[in-house]
Amino acid sequence: MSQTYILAIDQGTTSSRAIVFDRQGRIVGTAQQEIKQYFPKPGWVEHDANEIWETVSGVIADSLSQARILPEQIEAIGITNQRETAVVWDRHTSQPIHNAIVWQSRQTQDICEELKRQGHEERFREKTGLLIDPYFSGTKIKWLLAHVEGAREKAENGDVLFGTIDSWLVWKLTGGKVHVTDYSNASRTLMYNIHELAWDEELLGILDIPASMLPEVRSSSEVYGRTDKHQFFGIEVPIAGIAGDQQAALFGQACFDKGMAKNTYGTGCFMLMNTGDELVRSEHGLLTTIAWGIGGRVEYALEGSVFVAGSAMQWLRDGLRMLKQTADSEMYATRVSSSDGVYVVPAFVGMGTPYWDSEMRGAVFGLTRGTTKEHFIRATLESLAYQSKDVLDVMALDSGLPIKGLRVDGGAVSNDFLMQFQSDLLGAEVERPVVNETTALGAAYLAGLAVGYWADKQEIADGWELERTFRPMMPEEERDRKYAGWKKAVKAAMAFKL
Ligand SMILES: Nc1ncnc2c1ncn2[C@@H]1O[C@H](COP(=O)(O)OP(=O)(O)O)[C@@H](O)[C@H]1O
Ligand SMILES: O=P(O)(O)OC[C@H](O)CO
Repeated sequence: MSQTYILAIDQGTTSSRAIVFDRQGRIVGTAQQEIKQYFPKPGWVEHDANEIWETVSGVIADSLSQARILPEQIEAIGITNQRETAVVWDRHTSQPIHNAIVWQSRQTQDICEELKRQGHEERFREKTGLLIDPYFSGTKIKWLLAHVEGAREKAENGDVLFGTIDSWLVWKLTGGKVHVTDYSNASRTLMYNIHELAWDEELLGILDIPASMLPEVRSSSEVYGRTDKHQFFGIEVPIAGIAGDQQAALFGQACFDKGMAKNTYGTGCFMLMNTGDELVRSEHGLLTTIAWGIGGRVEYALEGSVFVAGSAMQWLRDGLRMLKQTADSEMYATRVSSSDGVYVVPAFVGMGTPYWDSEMRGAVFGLTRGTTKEHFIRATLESLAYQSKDVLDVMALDSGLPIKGLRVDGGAVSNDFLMQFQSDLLGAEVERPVVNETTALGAAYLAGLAVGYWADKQEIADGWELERTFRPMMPEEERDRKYAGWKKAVKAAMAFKL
């Protein structure tokens, strides 16, 4: 029999990707298409769900032809997705009733303020592990039902369905037969009780969302259905894995033991720590979320978010025109031996964990007549590591678990200077894997486990391949002095409000 593969679909905020993996977890084919961003009003972000489906369809075909394999050689499909983004569609026509409302969108700010005024914050936090914030899906659905003509009535009659992007893609791939999501995605909706593992009637009541719209919540690794012949090259392939992208990356990094953590350095940074069976409540602004559910067992994670990370490099490139390409940041940073006391606080949209201050803005401290472009770039790069240390420190505090080193992925981890500085700052090892596409790999693993392509998590953990370990080299005293400077800079930036 010819060799078989697993296809991972990674539907992200800026693009749709499909990647074909072999049994060694190596990439044999890949394709990517950008998706259009709609900004109907300041702070609003929307996507066209039909375009999302078309790009996904397109990259599936392209990835197979790039891999030079036949659709019959795909044993199973795994899906991973930008989380929280909400789609509502007509169950009879499969047409979305409106653009998808993206996780970044602030259009439900007023709804959130009202819910807080009514004193619901603690109830939501206790049951869902989340904060009342426009980030999560629940208030986005409420907004759609209120603003799209006829939507509320259709919802009451059971004619429309809600889904995060994973649900929407499964619905399309199965030709409108299967309406499901997995634990990890459900745990980002603000409607799912992460203790009882059920949609929460009380919260649905508060949000006024009919339960009939909601997908069935299934495990992250099982066969949910098969592709419809008309949607997938005339054949029926099992769709066998689903996870939100940050949880999928945790899985792809084989962070299977309590205390293991990964940090993804993309546009922002998302750090997740596996807390096993334990549902840890944060006292320092972390979210409690479901990592995955497999074989009847759900595992939890603590999550911290940094809003501006790699995008600070894009700012140096596009805004300040200090760089031709973001990768040049490393060359400039290593031309000087330190940032010479300069601190850049890239709070362009406020700051997330652990500060949660949406009104603060960016700031630069410590400039002298001797400050050069090299110092400035180095200080901006260092801000990614400082922010990540802020998150990791509160994770250690909240979880009570010792940090067993940090596994890293995402676009900016190719920057060796940044990785070394991160390790210096944490006083811990930073591990970079061979395969950087850990999100897609995680989805592939989840699907592959369900169909027996991989035997178990142990096989996956054994297959995790280290590319390079960065070990702390900076004297402790120097590290503490630098980090104390960062804390002062953040404090001063917070104090400055016009
Ligand atoms: N060598 C580098 N040094 C620093 N930042 C980098 C480097 N290469 C890419 N980046 C940053 O990484 C980000 C892209 O990473 P990626 O994981 O593709 O992000 P996303 O999935 O959020 O789109 C960009 O913001 C870019 O500025
Ligand atoms: O699409 P990404 O990679 O920016 O990830 C988005 C996150 O899932 C949002 O919570």
